[in-house]
Amino acid sequence: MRVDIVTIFPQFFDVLDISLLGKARANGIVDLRVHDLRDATHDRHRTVDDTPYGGGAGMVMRPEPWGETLDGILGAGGASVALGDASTPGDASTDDLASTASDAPTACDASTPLIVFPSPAGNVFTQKTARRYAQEEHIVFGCGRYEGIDQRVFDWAGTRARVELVSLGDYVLNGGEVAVMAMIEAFGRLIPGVVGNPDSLVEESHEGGLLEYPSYTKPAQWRGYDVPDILLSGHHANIAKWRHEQQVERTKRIRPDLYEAWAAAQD
Ligand SMILES: N#Cc1c(-c2ccc3ccn(Cc4cccnc4)c3c2)n[nH]c1N
Repeated sequence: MRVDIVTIFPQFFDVLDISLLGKARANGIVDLRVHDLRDATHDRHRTVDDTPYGGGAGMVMRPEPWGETLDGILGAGGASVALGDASTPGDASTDDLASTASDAPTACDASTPLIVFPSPAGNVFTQKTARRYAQEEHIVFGCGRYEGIDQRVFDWAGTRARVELVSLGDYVLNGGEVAVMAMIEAFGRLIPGVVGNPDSLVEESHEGGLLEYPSYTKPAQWRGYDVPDILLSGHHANIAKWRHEQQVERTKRIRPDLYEAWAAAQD
């Protein structure tokens, strides 16, 4: 898998070299490339932003550096344009993915790169999104800053590749970098070969729609707290049953929304 990240803070992603992804990069499983948006500016101050048309507070990211940088990543000719419906079912909601694009056609051929722009106005990123991204051959992440990126970048990019606006959640960040870091960790660990023991991925929170069961390790007694006897019984079938019951109880108590969806899927 190839991953490109466009940002004005390229050093932000240096940490990816020490994480699991660092090993995946070294092993050639992931080809990660970070691009400084300012390298596509041509003025003395390397300007990437300007005042918003129509007035208002803050600054907007200029389209030219984005177009030049994305041209370099996608190739001058860019992906073949398979004009299609701009809306593609999201993972957490049914809003269309390029909802910010006016009516620009969207290259919807799965062989074209996927361009992901973190945005407060995006579809919420979920484990389902992470599983989908882990299957992609080439993802480009566009990290906005200031009050966001000129809308025409999304509109134009949608004619060259599949475009998704994705949000980490309903709170406001200062830019897309933290969101991209979280998304890369979430889907990166699902790529075969990145995590040592793939079995460890199966019973995690959100895999299968339930939260994970509580975990314990030695010592058996600690500050007056004992490990549940069932876990010391060696009876694997009973342990598995208890763990599933814990998952259901926890999900119902902590995330009734997830529990309702899970229960409906059991019928
Ligand atoms: N993913 C995600 C996000 C973001 C986010 C993502 C990209 C940018 C680029 C600029 N800002 C600041 C900004 C602030 C307010 C309005 N518009 C823009 C971003 C916030 N905020 N919250 C999330 N869950």
